[in-house]
Amino acid sequence: MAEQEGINPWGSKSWTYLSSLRQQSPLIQCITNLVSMDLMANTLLAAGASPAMVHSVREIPEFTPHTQAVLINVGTLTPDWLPAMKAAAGVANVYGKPWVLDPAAVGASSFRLNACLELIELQPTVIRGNGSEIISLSTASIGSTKGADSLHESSDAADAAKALAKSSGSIVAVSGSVDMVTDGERVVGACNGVPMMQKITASGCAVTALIAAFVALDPANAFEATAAALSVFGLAGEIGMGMANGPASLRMHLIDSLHGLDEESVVHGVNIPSIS
Ligand SMILES: Nc1ncnc2c1ncn2[C@@H]1O[C@H](COP(=O)(O)OP(=O)(O)O)[C@@H](O)[C@H]1O
Ligand SMILES: Cc1ncsc1CCOP(=O)(O)O
Ligand SMILES: [Mg+2]
Repeated sequence: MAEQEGINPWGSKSWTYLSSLRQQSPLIQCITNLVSMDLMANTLLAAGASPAMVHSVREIPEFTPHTQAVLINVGTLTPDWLPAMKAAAGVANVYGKPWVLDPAAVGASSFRLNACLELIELQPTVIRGNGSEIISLSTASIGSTKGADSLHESSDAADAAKALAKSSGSIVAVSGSVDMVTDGERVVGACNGVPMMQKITASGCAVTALIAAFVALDPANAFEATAAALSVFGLAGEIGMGMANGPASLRMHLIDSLHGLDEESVVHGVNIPSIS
């Protein structure tokens, strides 16, 4: 990817991902919680991808091979859903497709924690959670919980994220005021977004699906694709916030803004400071 002198390379990189997404429209299989399905599917469509909420274990052997990436989110996990999640991750691995794990509310119970640890054995390409979720996973303990919301800032989870990336081999992303992405060695912080995005339920789930879509385009560079997806989503939130009166209208304007993002806004709006 060409880098112009004086211009933050993340801006043009992010635009390349977004414009490729619009051209290629990858099929993203989402096995996700009942709260997030609508926002997740609309986020993927607005960005240019093609979502499919296909979660029956009976359909996975036929359907998953056609997808370009799989998203697995345990937000409303029950014992009947886990076999489908494991089957989809397994098929993705066999067919060399990336898959992304969202450990939503992993600290809620030992059932959910153990399910996530079993899924991590199946080598997700990326794991994206909030600070509390990444700390729970990294320490394999449930501790105190606020369900799907975070008790921690993303910076509180910096060491946990690095340790989890090293132990799992996955790229780990922690969302918050700064979205942190690490492969265990490299770390970048994506600074786009507005605090009110936390007041839209499933905004975290939606950005994890967008990560799956970006990674589908460039599985060999999942670190870069993850940071770009987080920034692009945050930028859509910033632009949407300019038209919003509260969380409900932000939800609508964020989706509209994601759909309408142009090269100028992305190249100049993506805020991922280079770390020297
Ligand atoms: N304080 C904040 N300032 C700006 N953006 C934020 C802030 N907190 C969360 N976000 C953004 O909101 C989205 C959801 O993140 P988060 O609320 O951490 O996830 P979750 O819903 O899984 O807890 C992400 O795109 C993140 O960057
Ligand atoms: C409220 C809730 N409860 C279980 S899953 C879920 C949605 C959480 O979505 P997010 O973590 O993206 O805010
Ligand atoms: Mg949330």
